[in-house]
Amino acid sequence: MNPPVHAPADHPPIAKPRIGVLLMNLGTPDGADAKSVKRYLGEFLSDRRVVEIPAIAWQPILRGIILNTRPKKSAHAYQQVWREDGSPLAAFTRAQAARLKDAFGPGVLVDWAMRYGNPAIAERLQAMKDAGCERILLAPLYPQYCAATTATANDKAFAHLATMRWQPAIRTLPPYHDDPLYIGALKTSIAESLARLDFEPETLIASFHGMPKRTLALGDPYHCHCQKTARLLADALGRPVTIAFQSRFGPAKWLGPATDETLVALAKAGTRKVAVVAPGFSADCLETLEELAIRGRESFEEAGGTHFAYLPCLNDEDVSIEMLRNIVSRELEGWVRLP
Ligand SMILES: C=CC1=C(C)c2cc3[nH]c(cc4nc(cc5[nH]c(cc1n2)c(C)c5CCC(=O)O)C(CCC(=O)O)=C4C)c(C)c3C=C
Ligand SMILES: [Fe+2]
Ligand SMILES: [Fe+2]
Repeated sequence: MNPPVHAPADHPPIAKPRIGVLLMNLGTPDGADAKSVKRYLGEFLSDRRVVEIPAIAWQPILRGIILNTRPKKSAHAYQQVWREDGSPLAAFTRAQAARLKDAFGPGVLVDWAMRYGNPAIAERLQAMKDAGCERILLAPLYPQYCAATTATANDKAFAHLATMRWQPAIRTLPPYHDDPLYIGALKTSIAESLARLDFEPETLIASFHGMPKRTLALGDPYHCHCQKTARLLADALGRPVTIAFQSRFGPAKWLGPATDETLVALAKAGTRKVAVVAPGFSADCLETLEELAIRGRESFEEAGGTHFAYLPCLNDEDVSIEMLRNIVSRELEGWVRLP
């Protein structure tokens, strides 16, 4: 970091110009204890993009009821999937950034951040700017656009940019729900996972995170993006894919059919062998490893199913890193001559 030539003595130091790529995911608690989960849920569920109820009505319910009951239950769930290196979602996102570190040449910094919790978007964005990044690609790692995920991650970054005197130029990664690179990566990953099973599933379920149903009528394209991903995936795999939506939250009507109800209905109707994949999650997390792989299996087997397989997300597998490298490279076009 040097002051420019011919600069006055009090000229602030200027870093060598660079480009930044900030991978952003949802966020996760710092620990699997009720206190950490409470802090995380307090931030997450106070986001007006996530719970679209006026704060005056919602905050008393959140602070008075939900944050006094849910953290203990959720902490128990987190403890089932917690790893030595922490939360699975953070571990996989960190690994994705580490594996992409040298993918775009020496002038491009790759980092990661979380919308809720740590590492915070503002902190990592500031670190990128301090390191000289004058152009930054914000990359929310959600294949399907949703206001509650994609938009709020970008909002958080823009809120920090609003505090900067010298703002970097910004691009945002568009949703990639129908990108042949994404569908191809899913196809390869799922085909490999299926080939490793010792049974042939009668049904393959693609389980996406749910959303309140009213968001569809309000113009959120999330539902359509999920439907298109499932259709393209079925075409690519050459087999039917049953779509379902998981992780219902609160009393409102959510997008359906619900994954848990679908598993039970299938078993009751005579299906014995299923595989479940979660294409909307770019990394395994609580919602896949606990809700699908543990509780989903229990529901299916209790209802009479005999064989259940949860197929992992793309995570930091080679096929995933190659997909991310290609998708990000395309967005960096004109900013960088790629190696
Ligand atoms: C992949 C897309 C996601 C959408 C869309 C989404 C919407 C959404 N989620 C909640 C409430 C909760 N989600 C929770 C966990 C969670 N959600 C996603 C992703 C999406 N959420 C991920 C990746 C995770 C896992 C985080 C982790 O640490 O592993 C939770 C917390 C866990 C719990 O207590 O059950 C809640 C709560 C709402 C209300 C919503 C849309 C309106
Ligand atoms: Fe969620
Ligand atoms: Fe739709």
